[in-house]
Order: sequence, then structure tokens, then C-alpha cells
Amino acid sequence: MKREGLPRIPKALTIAGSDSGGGAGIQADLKTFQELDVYGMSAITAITVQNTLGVSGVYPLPPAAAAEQIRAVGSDLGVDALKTGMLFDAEIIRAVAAEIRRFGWKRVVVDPVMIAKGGETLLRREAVAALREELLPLAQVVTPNLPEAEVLSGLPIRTMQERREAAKRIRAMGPELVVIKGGHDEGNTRVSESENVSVSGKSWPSSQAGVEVVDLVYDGSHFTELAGLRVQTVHTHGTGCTFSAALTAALAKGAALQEAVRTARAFIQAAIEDSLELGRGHGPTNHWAYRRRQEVPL
Ligand SMILES: Nc1ncnc2c1ncn2[C@@H]1O[C@H](COP(=O)(O)OP(=O)(O)OP(=O)(O)O)[C@@H](O)[C@H]1O
Ligand SMILES: Cc1ncc(CO)c(N)n1
Repeated sequence: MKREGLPRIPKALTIAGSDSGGGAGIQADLKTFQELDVYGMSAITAITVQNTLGVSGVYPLPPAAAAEQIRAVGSDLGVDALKTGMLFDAEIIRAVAAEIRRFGWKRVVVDPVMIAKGGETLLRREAVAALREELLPLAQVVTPNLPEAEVLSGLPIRTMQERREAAKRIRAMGPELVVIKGGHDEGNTRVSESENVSVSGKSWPSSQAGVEVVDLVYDGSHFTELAGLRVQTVHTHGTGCTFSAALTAALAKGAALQEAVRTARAFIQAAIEDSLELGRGHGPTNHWAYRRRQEVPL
């Protein structure tokens, strides 16, 4: 029964792997959706045995399990925006792509998860071609980190110029917007002007090696460098998942692409800055931080 007069609830779907440690994967995505006032749904592709010390087991589900979960929510609750995370193999990628095509979903964020921070494989090497050919043509936004951008583009990335070239090549594979995240860049590939992101009123000097983190955004005609303060912390488990989930939530609420990227950047910056210090290894980020900062003015 439809309830009249109630506000429409934005709905987002994550198609990804489960992280038992709760900092990445499905768990990070649902926490992020919730914090951004978006109703979260999930289609689990694989179960990982994981904590802050690393991944000790990966149990992929049959491709049909992913497809059926997607159909169940798509045919009933509806999906305003979706993201993909860990997809593990080519068969799961093909099954997921077929469902996205069936429903005709357009607000699609592909986070091309390949390797965990500890080096464990979350996407089989032979599945990269399927990711490129099946999924990227369906993506509105793709959010590779630097190693993933190298694999997708086939280019080594050492400089900002090379990063731009990789973004062009990846955009040619289908997505409207490419965001190459700079979390893995401990050096300084920064050569040009940028926009500083202001998080909770803080500002910081630009162009300082190792001090800032720069995400490169390419929309087919313009490059934008989103710079933030590089937080000196080991607690960065699930930063990529959280970033793409925040972007997806913003799209589900109807934000324009560039605005959604800015929301995601501010969300992850707050989550990394207000560290939780959980576990003995690379701990999770703080999914409460963004909302709490808005609720309690400094
Ligand atoms: N130390 C840091 N300080 C501030 N922002 C960071 C830091 N590390 C990463 N980020 C930001 O977090 C987001 C995710 O970037 P990153 O390159 O870490 O993704 P990722 O490697 O896919 O993450 P993961 O594999 O852990 O999920 C980007 O917006 C990036 O700028
Ligand atoms: C399930 C899962 N997805 C993605 C990542 C990448 O952070 C991870 N560590 N675990």
C-alpha cells in the first residue's frame, strides 16, 4: 500500500563483497548510505574473512546468487543509484552487468576493486577484461585508485600528466566521469593548480609532497584536481569503498555528478580525520564523522 504525503526515500544498492571486519565492502557501503539518509540495499558477491590485519579467506558466491539478489530488490523496492565493489571473477561481472542492463539503471558507480591493502586478490586477473568490456560501458562514474587506473588503462602512472592520460583512456571505455583517487600516491605527482576542499572550515597549503592527497576528476572536457589534507594514519581500511558509497548515496538523492564527488570527498576526509583506532592493524574509518560534524558545530 502506498502512503500518500510522505517524503520520497532515496534508495541505493551496493553489489559487493562482505567484510567481516565491518570497515570495507558491503558493511562500509550500508553504513555510509545510512549516514547520508539513503535507504541501503545489498547484493553480496563474495564473503571475505577479514579484520584490520588482513584478508584470510575469500568465498565467492555463485553468479546466480548475485543476479537473484539484484532482481529481488530491483523488481520490488527500486533503485535510484547503485555501486559495484568487489566482484571477484568474470562470471559474477557478467551476471551483474546483465542485471544492470535489464533494469536500464543509469546512476551506476563502478569502484573497480582489485586488491586489498594487504595485497590479497579481490578480483581475478583474468576478470579485468570483463570489467573493461562488460561493466565500464554501463558506468556513469568509475573510481579507480592509482594501481587500478594503471591496470585499466595499461599505462604506468608516475606523474599528473600520466594520470590525466590514464583518465582519458579509461573514459573512452564508457563512463561519463572518471575519478582517479590519489590515496596511494605518497610522492608528489602534482604539477598544476587545483581546488582545495574545505572540510569543517580547515584549509591547508597546496602543492606539498606527502601533505596532500589529490583525486583527479575527468568529465571528458575538464580535469579537476580535488585536494585534501593527507591524514597521517594507518587507519585507512575501506577508504575507497566508503568514498564510492558516499558518491552513490549523493547520486541517489539527485545530486549532479561533480557535486556528488565533492560530497564523497568531504565524507571520506571526515571519516579518516576522526579515526576510531580500532583493531591492531589497518583500522576502519569513522562513518559517523561527517554527520556528527554537521550536527555539532565547532
Ligand atoms: N591519508 C589520507 N588522508 C586523506 N584522504 C585520504 C587518505 N588516503 C586516502 N584518502 C582519500 O580516500 C579516498 C579513497 O582513496 P584511496 O586511494 O585510498 O582508495 P582505495 O585504495 O580504493 O581504498 P581501499 O582499497 O582501502 O578501499 C580518496 O578520496 C582519497 O583521496
Ligand atoms: C569486501 C571488500 N571489498 C573491498 C575492499 C577494498 O578495500 C576490501 N578490503 N574488502
